[in-house]
Formats: sequence, C-alpha cells, structure tokens
Amino acid sequence: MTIDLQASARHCGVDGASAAARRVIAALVRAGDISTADMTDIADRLNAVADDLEATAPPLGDRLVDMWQGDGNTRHDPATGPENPIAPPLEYEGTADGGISADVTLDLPYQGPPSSVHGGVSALMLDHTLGVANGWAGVSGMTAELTLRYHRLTPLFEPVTVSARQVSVDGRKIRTVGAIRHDGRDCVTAEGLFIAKYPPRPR
Ligand SMILES: CCCCCCCC/C=C\CCCCCCCC(=O)SCCNC(=O)CCNC(=O)[C@H](O)C(C)(C)COP(=O)(O)OP(=O)(O)OC[C@H]1O[C@@H](n2cnc3c(N)ncnc32)[C@H](O)[C@@H]1OP(=O)(O)O
Repeated sequence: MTIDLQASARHCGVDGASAAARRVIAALVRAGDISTADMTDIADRLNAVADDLEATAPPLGDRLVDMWQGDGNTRHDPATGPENPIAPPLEYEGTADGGISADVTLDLPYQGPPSSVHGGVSALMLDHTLGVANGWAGVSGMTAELTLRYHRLTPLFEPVTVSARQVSVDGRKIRTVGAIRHDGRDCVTAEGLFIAKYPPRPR
C-alpha cells in the first residue's frame, strides 16, 4: 500500500496559524537586534498568544492520538507537516524513477554556514524524504543508518530539490538513496538503511 504524498494543507485552522508562526520565526531571525521593532512589545504579544494556546490545549494523550490518525504520511512532522511551524514545509510529488521530490526555498531560520543551509537541517530533510520514499514505494521502516556526503554548500534563498527513491528491499532491510540538488548539481547525497518496523501509532 502506498501513501498519500502530500498531507493536504489547509489555509485555515492550525495550518493557517502554523503558516503565520512560520512567518514570525523567519521575520524574527531576519530582524535580530538591529531591527527598529520594539522587541519587548513583540515578546509580550507572542507570549499572550502562547498563553491562549496553552490554556486551551487538549490533554497530550488526545493530541497524540489525533496526530497519528490514519496509516499514511503525517501532518505534524518537522519536515513536511503543514501543522508544524518548524517544517519548511516540503511538498512532495512522485518522480519518473518511482521516487519522490520536493522543491523548497529555505530562509535564515535554517542557516548553517553564511547564506547556506545547516548540515543538520539537510540531514533532517533527507532522513524524512528517504522515509517517505519508502512509504511511497510501499515498504517503509525506521532509519537504522543514514550516511551523508556534503559535496558543496546548499544555498538559502534559492530553490533546491530534495529527492529520494527506494533502491532495494532484502527481508526487513530497506535501502534508499536521496539528494539535495541546486542548479542540477549535488549539494548533499544520502544513503539510508531502514529496517521494516514501526512502533504502533497511538490510538
Ligand atoms: C515517523 C513514523 C511514521 C510512520 C508512518 C509509516 C508510513 C510511511 C509514511 C511516511 C514516512 C515517514 C518518514 C519518517 C522518516 C523519519 C524516520 C525516523 O526518524 S525513524 C527514527 C530514527 N530511528 C530510530 O529511532 C530507530 C531506532 N532503532 C531501532 O528501533 C532498532 O534498532 C531497529 C528497528 C532499527 C532495528 O531493531 P530490530 O530489533 O527490529 O531489528 P534487528 O534484529 O536489530 O535488525 C534487523 C536486521 O537489520 C540489521 N541492522 C539493524 N540496525 C542496523 C544498523 N544500524 N546498521 C546495520 N545493520 C543494522 C541487523 O543486523 C539485522 O540484520 P540480520 O537480519 O541479522 O542480517
């Protein structure tokens, strides 16, 4: 059974609020302390929003069940989740080689070297993309090993393509490869070993 590639993003509800929070995160990192904004006032207003959210949040167990509805891709993960403000978010489509890919432009919250993507962020995007490529191919598992090679800097502010495809399934061992590319050149390549096992979803 393959999975839906895109968690259906909504422009209202928590997706809309998460998109707004994503803007706030990027705007804060762009502003820094050399902005003319009154950061004390901004902190007060953001804390007021957090107070509202915390006062009305469901019990954690209920939210975990809600997050893990269905058997396909998730809506809350830190790579694609439309309801997670720290997700870029990646939006996948299928590719002719049976894999998946997403075009994404990252901004300052994801910076490592100057004007370049942080290596850990690249690792996050590739781990998740290899995992979803497995789901797309029909046999998925948990990451046992992820080997990355950083060939050149991955730029911020310009579109890059994150892609992956499943290469083989040997018993419970799944091998998957992927890359982050810019302007047709590899910035980061990945090889993953996944083991066909998943902890049960909270129900
Ligand atoms: C997020 C969940 C979504 C679910 C949705 C499903 C639908 C798909 C849709 C959407 C995809 C979403 C995409 C998510 C992407 C993110 C993925 C992650 O972040 S996963 C979290 C990080 N990974 C861990 O935390 C694993 C922790 N490790 C473990 O739990 C175990 O070590 C595990 C499961 C990897 C293996 O444990 P054992 O007990 O089941 O199996 P044993 O018997 O140890 O190994 C089986 C075979 O594999 C080899 N093996 C195991 N680990 C190895 C390793 N690190 N290197 C080499 N070989 C290894 C062993 O030597 C053995 O080989 P021999 O059968 O004897 O030939």
